[in-house]
Amino acid sequence: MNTQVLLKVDKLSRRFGGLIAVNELSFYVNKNEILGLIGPNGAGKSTTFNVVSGFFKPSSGTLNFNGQDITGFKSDRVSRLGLVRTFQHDSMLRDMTVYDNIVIGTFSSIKHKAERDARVRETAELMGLIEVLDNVAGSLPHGLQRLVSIAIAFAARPKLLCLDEPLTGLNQTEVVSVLEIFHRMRQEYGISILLVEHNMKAVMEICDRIVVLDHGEFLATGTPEQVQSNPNVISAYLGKRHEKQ
Ligand SMILES: Nc1ncnc2c1ncn2[C@@H]1O[C@H](COP(=O)(O)OP(=O)(O)OP(=O)(O)O)[C@@H](O)[C@H]1O
Repeated sequence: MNTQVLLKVDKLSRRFGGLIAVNELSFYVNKNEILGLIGPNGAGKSTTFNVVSGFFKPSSGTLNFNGQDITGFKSDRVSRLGLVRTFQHDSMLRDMTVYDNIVIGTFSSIKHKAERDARVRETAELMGLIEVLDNVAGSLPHGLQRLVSIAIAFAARPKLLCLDEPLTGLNQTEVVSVLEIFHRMRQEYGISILLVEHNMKAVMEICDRIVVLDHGEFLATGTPEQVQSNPNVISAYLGKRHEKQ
């Protein structure tokens, strides 16, 4: 396999009873790449995320991560290998401090307290959370709460960070600063990002490549420019393709 490929998804399918949520989907994420996974509502993005991160078993198909077959591995095993995800809804513990939330992300990889402390502070520094480390997470404004959820995942220093709609509810200024953080994660820590996001302007701005899903199936892939001008993608988003059927 090409050594530049970090995650390879091959003919992945996931059924729920009679419904095929993801059908024979193949795509890859390169090392140090930011890949967007987009598609209209119900296209199968979250299901793909859940299967890739080990929360759902695939019905068929294979997953290879960093040269290892991880098909059917559970989420804790997948995350220990360096594939860590966030959730659409904030996944932090609201009654605990920001510090105590971020340190959770270090448990699987760091044993010593001093090293954990250094990791939490470095993570908070990058994410602009250093001033609020002692605050109760649930008391923070929405934008900072989103950052805490991402910080927990990033504190594990994953090889691949899978972000499920991280920009939901953020204002334009917050979006700009979060995108800057994603850039720094990639540049300074060499991590790859798999991004599911409905904010198309942000996706087009930050992604190197994009994979488009529609009705559980692969529709298109390419650079943001290629995808934006692809007639099939335009039709899927505008619904024209389905009106004709
Ligand atoms: N646990 C489940 N049980 C049954 N059907 C499900 C389940 N999860 C998802 N589905 C169905 O699978 C299809 C794909 O859903 P999915 O949530 O993956 O799409 P999505 O692209 O993430 O949508 P959205 O952008 O609205 O979050 C939908 O028809 C959905 O109803």
